[in-house]
Amino acid sequence: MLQLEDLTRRFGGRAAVDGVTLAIPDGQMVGIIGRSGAGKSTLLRMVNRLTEPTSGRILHDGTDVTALRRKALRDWRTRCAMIFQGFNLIGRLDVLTNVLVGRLNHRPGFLAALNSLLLNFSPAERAMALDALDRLDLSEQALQRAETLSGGQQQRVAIARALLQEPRLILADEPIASLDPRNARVVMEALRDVNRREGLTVLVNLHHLDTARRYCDRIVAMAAGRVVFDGPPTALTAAEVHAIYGVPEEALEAETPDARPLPGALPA
Ligand SMILES: Nc1ncnc2c1ncn2[C@@H]1O[C@H](COP(=O)(O)OP(=O)(O)OP(=O)(O)O)[C@@H](O)[C@H]1O
Repeated sequence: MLQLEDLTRRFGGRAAVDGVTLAIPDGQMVGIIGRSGAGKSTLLRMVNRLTEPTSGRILHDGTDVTALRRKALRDWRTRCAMIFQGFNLIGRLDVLTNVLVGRLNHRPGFLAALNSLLLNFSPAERAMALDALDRLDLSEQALQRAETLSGGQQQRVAIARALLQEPRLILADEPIASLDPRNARVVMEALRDVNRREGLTVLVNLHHLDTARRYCDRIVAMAAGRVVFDGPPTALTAAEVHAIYGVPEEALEAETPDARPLPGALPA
């Protein structure tokens, strides 16, 4: 269970996140929505302490994450893998090596640096990486340079790399913002699959309301740093959407990932 207690982050005089309290059970897929500047990224980045809270607490299974230092903090960051909008792969390296980079978090700093220079991974680690690529339907691309893949494939490589960290949580900060609808859909399905099969908690920031509705168990909406809605997708009524975004849903950009079946996909 991940608990955020009265979590606040100020930048100068302004609160980017303002007194957020949430309890997230293991294995839940939570979509965080809201207008630009609502505080979604800041909230996510506080969970793995990329951004330090100004006040409040983060607890995971009773451990005070906000108090962790040095090795304990590095271990926590390994346990909550982050996925970014821009994939953050090393374009000139092949896909398999990019995935193996996820293992480096499991080593002490010096060994990680040395091993990354030598790209030195054990057969067991390579098998783990190939397995992750296979699960994300990327086996055929394993030896291709990462920069030659489509955006959707690159984001799936980033998910495979995250899995190599053996995380408990996945924090995905607008993972589909730079993808076309079809690739967005493939990536959201991959995240959902990881959530279901591994029982990993997934917190995902999304601009697209329909995507949050379709893939998430729970939707948390933020406005001006505060939680203004927290519930299942079915409870997100037109009136709620209007209150969150300040405009009716019809006025929001058309943004839904393509609902058509993928080529070769079996009918539902
Ligand atoms: N490092 C920073 N320094 C100063 N202000 C910041 C910093 N990071 C975020 N902010 C401010 O905090 C507020 C919340 O930003 P945040 O990026 O968390 O929102 P968001 O909901 O993720 O927005 P978007 O959907 O556009 O990414 C904004 O007003 C932003 O300008």
